[in-house]
Amino acid sequence: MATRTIPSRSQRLLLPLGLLALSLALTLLGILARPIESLSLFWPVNAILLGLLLRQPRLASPAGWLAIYAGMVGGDLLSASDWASALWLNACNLGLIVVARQLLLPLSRAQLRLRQPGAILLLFLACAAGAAVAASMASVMSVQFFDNTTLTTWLAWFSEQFSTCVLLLPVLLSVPPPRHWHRPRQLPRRPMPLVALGLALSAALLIGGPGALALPLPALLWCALRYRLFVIALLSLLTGGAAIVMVAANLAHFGPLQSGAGVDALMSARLGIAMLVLGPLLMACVTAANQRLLKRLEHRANHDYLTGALARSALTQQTSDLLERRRQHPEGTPLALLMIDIDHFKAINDQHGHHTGDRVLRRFAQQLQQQLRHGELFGRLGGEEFVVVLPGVSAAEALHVAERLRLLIERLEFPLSLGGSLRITISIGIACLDAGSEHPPLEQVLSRADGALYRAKAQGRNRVMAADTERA
Ligand SMILES: Nc1nc2c(ncn2[C@@H]2O[C@H](COP(=O)(O)OP(=O)(O)OP(=O)(O)O)[C@@H](O)[C@H]2O)c(=O)[nH]1
Repeated sequence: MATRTIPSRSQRLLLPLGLLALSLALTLLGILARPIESLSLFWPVNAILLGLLLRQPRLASPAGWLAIYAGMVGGDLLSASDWASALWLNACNLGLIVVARQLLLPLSRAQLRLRQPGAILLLFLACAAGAAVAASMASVMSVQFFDNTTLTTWLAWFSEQFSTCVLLLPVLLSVPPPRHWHRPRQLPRRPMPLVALGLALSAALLIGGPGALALPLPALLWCALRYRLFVIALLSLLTGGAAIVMVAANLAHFGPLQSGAGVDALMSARLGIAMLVLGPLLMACVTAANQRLLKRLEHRANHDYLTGALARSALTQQTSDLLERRRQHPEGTPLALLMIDIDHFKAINDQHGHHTGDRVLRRFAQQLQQQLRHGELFGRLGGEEFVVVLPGVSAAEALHVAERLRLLIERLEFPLSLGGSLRITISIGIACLDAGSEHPPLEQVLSRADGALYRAKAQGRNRVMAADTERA
């Protein structure tokens, strides 16, 4: 049964306090990015809090909402806003978060982590809807607070809120959990798309004009083919942010910003940038989905569906590869192959049914697999016959390992669905290749192990036989 963590008393107090501090700090950050007498260049508080509430739904308690609103209003008041505008304009900000969150809430966890391409489109729609609501609320009071026409206010709010959400949210939703942060990523190993992106941004700066906004697109698409979604989201944010700053600071000759037409240029650039990043994000998402699918297919093709052990073809291939590597090694390392067969397995099927037989096979394989080290192979040849390949293991060590496996299985209880349990035994035939010894083909190694297994069965089962020495 799924368990729900109930927050402790101190958590119930600390979480809203944390939200209050965060929304206050982010509001002040947005205010710092506000050119005099103008709408802020970036207003990240809405997108960041939206992302946080989507990733941590338990934060969206009544106290949490209140804390967010109080933090926003507090931040605005600290910047010398009056009470009326602070209360109303932050209600607009809250409107965006509420609407976009409501629209995204029905998505599954995988969709919210942007693991399905359709989720990117839904994210864009939710951001657009949230930004439209915030813009509509703000434009109602446009004359009082902005000294602008309703339409100008609406467009300014919508373009800023939509572009900021579209640039920031994918980063927040796709950021890997902290336990994965230590892993080295592909980025440094394949730097060319990143270099291309840097060059494209420089070219955009040099060439200038509205068309320059689209210059980074091919490089971003290339990045999307090579890097993970989170990296693409981050690169899109940086590219989009850089483009917005270029337009706002008129670094790329987009025209004067102070005039009405200038303001329109920034709005238009924001909308264009928001649409521009949709392609790379979608492509990264589709590429990741395809890679996951390929991995699943590969796993299905290479593993036995019932036991999860390597399928016969994959086992043969991987063991042949090990033998080939051994052949190329000047000193030649030892290698042991254990052929394992469950004793009287037919009787289990006959007495307890095929279903119980399947469960026994599954648990047996699970137990065996847990005993193996990295680089050792475990595969199912067919029926109740399995193979373990131990590279670098000598004949004496292989006998020891086989005996340990035999004892483990002999002592194991297999519970029956109708109560009670059963026990099984196994017979093992071993073929060993000593260090620097001959290099027989796989068929010959298998045949030696099979011969030893046959003798183990003939001598009463539940025993280990080695092909070369015939030891038991
Ligand atoms: N439940 C189940 N049974 C299987 C599966 N594959 C093969 N078997 C059964 O495994 C049994 C193997 O029987 P035998 O080859 O006679 O071997 P055994 O009864 O283990 O006897 P020994 O090997 O001589 O000890 C057959 O009854 C097969 O039907 C499977 O995937 N699931």
